[in-house]
Amino acid sequence: DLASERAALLVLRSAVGGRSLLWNVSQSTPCLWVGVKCQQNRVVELRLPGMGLSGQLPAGSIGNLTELHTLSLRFNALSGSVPPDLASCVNLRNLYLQGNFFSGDIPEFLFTLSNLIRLNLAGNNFSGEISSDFNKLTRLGTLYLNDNHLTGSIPKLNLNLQQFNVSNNQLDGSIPSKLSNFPATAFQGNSLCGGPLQSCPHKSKLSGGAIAGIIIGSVVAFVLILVVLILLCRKKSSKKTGSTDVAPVKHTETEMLGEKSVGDGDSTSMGYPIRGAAVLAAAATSKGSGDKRLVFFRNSNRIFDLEDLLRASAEVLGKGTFGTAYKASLDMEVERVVVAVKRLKDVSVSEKEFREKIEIAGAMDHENLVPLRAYYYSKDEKLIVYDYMPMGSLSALLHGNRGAGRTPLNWEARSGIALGAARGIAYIHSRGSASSHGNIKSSNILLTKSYEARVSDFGLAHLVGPTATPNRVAGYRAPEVTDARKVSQKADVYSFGVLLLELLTGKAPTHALLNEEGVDLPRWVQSVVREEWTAEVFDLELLRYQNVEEEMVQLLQLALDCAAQYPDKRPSMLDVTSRIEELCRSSSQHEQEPDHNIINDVHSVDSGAPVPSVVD
Ligand SMILES: Nc1ncnc2c1ncn2[C@@H]1O[C@H](COP(=O)(O)OP(=O)(O)OP(=O)(O)O)[C@@H](O)[C@H]1O
Repeated sequence: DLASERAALLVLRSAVGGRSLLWNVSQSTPCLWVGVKCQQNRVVELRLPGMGLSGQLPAGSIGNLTELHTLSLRFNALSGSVPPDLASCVNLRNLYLQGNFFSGDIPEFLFTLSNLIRLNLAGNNFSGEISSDFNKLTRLGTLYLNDNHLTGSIPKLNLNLQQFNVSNNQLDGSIPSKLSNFPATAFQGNSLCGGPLQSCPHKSKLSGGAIAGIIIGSVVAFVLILVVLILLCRKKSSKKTGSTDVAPVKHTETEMLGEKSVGDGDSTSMGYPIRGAAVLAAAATSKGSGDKRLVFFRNSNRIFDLEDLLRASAEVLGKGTFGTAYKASLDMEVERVVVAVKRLKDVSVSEKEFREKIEIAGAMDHENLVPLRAYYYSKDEKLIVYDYMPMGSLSALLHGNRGAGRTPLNWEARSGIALGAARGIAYIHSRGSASSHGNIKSSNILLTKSYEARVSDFGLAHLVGPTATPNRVAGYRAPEVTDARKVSQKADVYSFGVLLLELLTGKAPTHALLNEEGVDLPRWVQSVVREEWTAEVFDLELLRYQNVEEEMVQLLQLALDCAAQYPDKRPSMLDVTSRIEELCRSSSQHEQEPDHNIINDVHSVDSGAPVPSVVD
């Protein structure tokens, strides 16, 4: 009953929180104490994050709170082992113990808590192996074991995990296939292989005879394939005159775009296949198009031309939905010019339509858009030249280098990026009711040296065929969009809402959360907010900023409004921009005091009132 639960809480307080838990013990009910939540006169939640609790959890305290469904003791200085009488809390659904000094094996009794949905043991001193008994927790969706001293291999887990992280332990062996959809960051800092990391070395158990058989078989097959290829090539070259076909671009780290190879797709230079040169050389010699020069937009000066691009050294930046992007460095007479060149694939519109549409995109001019400089069109090649953005994309900033050495992205930077991106998209929408971006996502929000956001890739969705829609845009795509070309302003608003959620939670919508049941970021946030205190969804880096809690919740609300299922329910980008402007104004009025001692800060966010209204 409540009286014995009150007594149990007092045992806890005197053991680990004598000075920091300022509970009014003259009150007969514990339900009014900070961090304690009751339902039907029983304690169901105990949340004491960052309360400066230290020492060992005593037996006979939390174990007596048998109706408990959420226990959060994160970011304290608790040590020793987790007391086994916690096994009595059979209703426990959420257990957050991260950021303490708990040690020993991962406690066995945890595997009897069959209602657990979220378990976070990260940032402790747990050692020993990860037990396959985790499979007994059939409801588990979140499992964080990162930043401990765990050893051995990762067992096969047949769970429907939406969040998983074991980075920075001492694990080895291969990543089980069921977990291989999680990003590399979930595993780094171990000696693991397979899945998103480099593949594991093969161990051969074949006999010498079998190996010899395989080698002979392979050689015969290789010779046969070679003969067929030679025959095919002969046939093809006899049909073609002045071929303009281009070999697909391979991801060499550095490629020469040009030099002596113009018009010679097969030559090599510096030991690399000159694939960039092949691309552009083919472009330069191809028939069927009028102008063979780069077409520059508006007031962009013609400071370089196609030949200069051919000569430039180039680096592959990445492969996207619409093609491959390169960084090209051109040594011009006056200065060194660095540009990003996108080689488009799957262009589905006619030359006339392409030129019309790219001119519309090129005419857009706003401080929050990546300037489009020039384009090149031929039958076989379509290139677009942008300003190169040295700080890379928001996606890389948020999800790259999550380990040591990472610069945390504070609230000021995140809200500023949100505002810049919103302004850029609002500008695109202001160009007419049919004007939309069509591919809003964090890798298309690029950053200047001062972390100002610039939207990239606008207008490209209208040029390509429906095939150019890999799954990775799915996390951002509005539910009503079935054909990637039929984009709309309201669909952009949805994608922008997902982008805001990504900024606030630090989670990539395209990876960990998407499981077979299609749990996407908006739905995940809604479910957490509905059940939990809102603070649980925010990126830990943001929780350092206690004095902007109000604004963070407002931005979360706005993000969920944007990601509404029905387009009519979503605000316009103009509304979105003014709401972000408003909350940036109010947060800049608070003095930003990023206290690097998380322990002192987190609790004031987490111990605020629950905010279920966020999803209403
Ligand atoms: N102008 C640029 N300056 C610097 N980096 C860029 C520039 N344009 C693109 N990139 C980076 O190059 C990589 C590939 O970009 P690309 O736009 O081709 O693909 P994507 O953004 O991953 O997907 P999508 O094609 O759907 O937009 C991304 O990491 C992107 O951030």
